[in-house]
Amino acid sequence: MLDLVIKNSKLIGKNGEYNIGVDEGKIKEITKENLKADNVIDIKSNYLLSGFIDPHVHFRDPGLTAKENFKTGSLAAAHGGFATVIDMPNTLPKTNTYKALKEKMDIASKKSCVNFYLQAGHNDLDEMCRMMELNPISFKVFMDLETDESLEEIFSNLGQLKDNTSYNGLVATHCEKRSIVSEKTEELKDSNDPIDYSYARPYTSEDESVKQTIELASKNNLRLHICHLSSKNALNIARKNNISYEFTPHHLLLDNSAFNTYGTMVKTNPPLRPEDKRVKISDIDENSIIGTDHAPHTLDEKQKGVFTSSPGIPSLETVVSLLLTEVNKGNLDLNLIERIFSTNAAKVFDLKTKGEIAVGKDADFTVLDLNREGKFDITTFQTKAEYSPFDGWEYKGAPVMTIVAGKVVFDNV
Ligand SMILES: NC(=O)N[C@@H](CC(=O)O)C(=O)O
Ligand SMILES: [Zn+2]
Ligand SMILES: [Zn+2]
Repeated sequence: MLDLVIKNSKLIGKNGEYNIGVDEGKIKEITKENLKADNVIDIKSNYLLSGFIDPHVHFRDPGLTAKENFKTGSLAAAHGGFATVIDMPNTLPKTNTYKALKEKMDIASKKSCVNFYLQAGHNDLDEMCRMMELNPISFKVFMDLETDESLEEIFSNLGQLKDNTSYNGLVATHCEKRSIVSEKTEELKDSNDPIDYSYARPYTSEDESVKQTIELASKNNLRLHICHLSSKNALNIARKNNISYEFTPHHLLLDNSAFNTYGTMVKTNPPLRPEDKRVKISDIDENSIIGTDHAPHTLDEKQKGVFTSSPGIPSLETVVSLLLTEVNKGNLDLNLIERIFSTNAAKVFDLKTKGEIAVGKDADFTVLDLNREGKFDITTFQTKAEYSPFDGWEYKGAPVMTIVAGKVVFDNV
């Protein structure tokens, strides 16, 4: 007897309704026939998609848990329709030692209600070899924190790591060129106008950093993935070089004039771009990946000055409804949704058992109700964050159930 059957499911790109048989956390059957199981979930003709994956979250655990932790962050992920998250290494301590990586794995194993993978920070070659015993899903480089010299050494070490261990060579990068950011920030440091933050870290710094990271990755035979791509020019460079990348919802839906409405609440790195320089919903194609860069801070940290407020926007609980609203407006093809939220990230991050509803794959699912209307209310969110530029926005379309390895972690069908 099957553990579970999910019945009356619409599948993207297929006609009619399907019943999905699940056993021991794996998909066993996909059929229009009736199935018997110990548990039956009727999703009432809503859409069943392969469990969404967010490759870019900051759950702040350990060390920064006033902002978020793995329990609140993973509940926010489940509530937002995500079955899997990939967490970033800029916690305290940095996740760039065997000890720190092991500690975070133990914390997440205890607290996370969704699947999690961890990106590692770079370190000297010996320490990175030790970390490989714990199999981080990739290494992360914050280009905005490095000099040209330190970047040469980091990428060379990663290249040697790939030659000498099982490391697959995947490196995710935050692309802003430190020298341009320092120079422009110096010029604007006395400004009290939040929009100047977008000129202190101009789109040219992202364009130059993307070019530089492509050269460094190619020279060291590494596979590059670009985080929170926000500049239109940089997108064209990435596409020309066949480099995978992520879009955040804030860069896709807001331009830097949002600073005039939301002030430092929309301060984030890279910053929101001028309207004519930014990526847009219409730039999403079959290779795009949505990575929210869910980066919560406390209200107090967000309400300091233009250059002293903390950069980062929490987006796990708004991104799916924001993009489904674009589908309902006719600005985004429904057939891209499973690819940009699940399939493409599974491919880039080598999650071979995820990203598709097929026999043998993990029983991770996201259920979407394309007609569910509502208005975002931050006071109902699971994240610790108490701010979002999207608070109060109306939406049409929402995640209504999240299933992880055959277990329901969020149900609002
Ligand atoms: N994106 C941000 O503005 N902030 C991120 C760091 C990062 O992703 O660069 C954070 O961890 O707060
Ligand atoms: Zn970043
Ligand atoms: Zn980030």
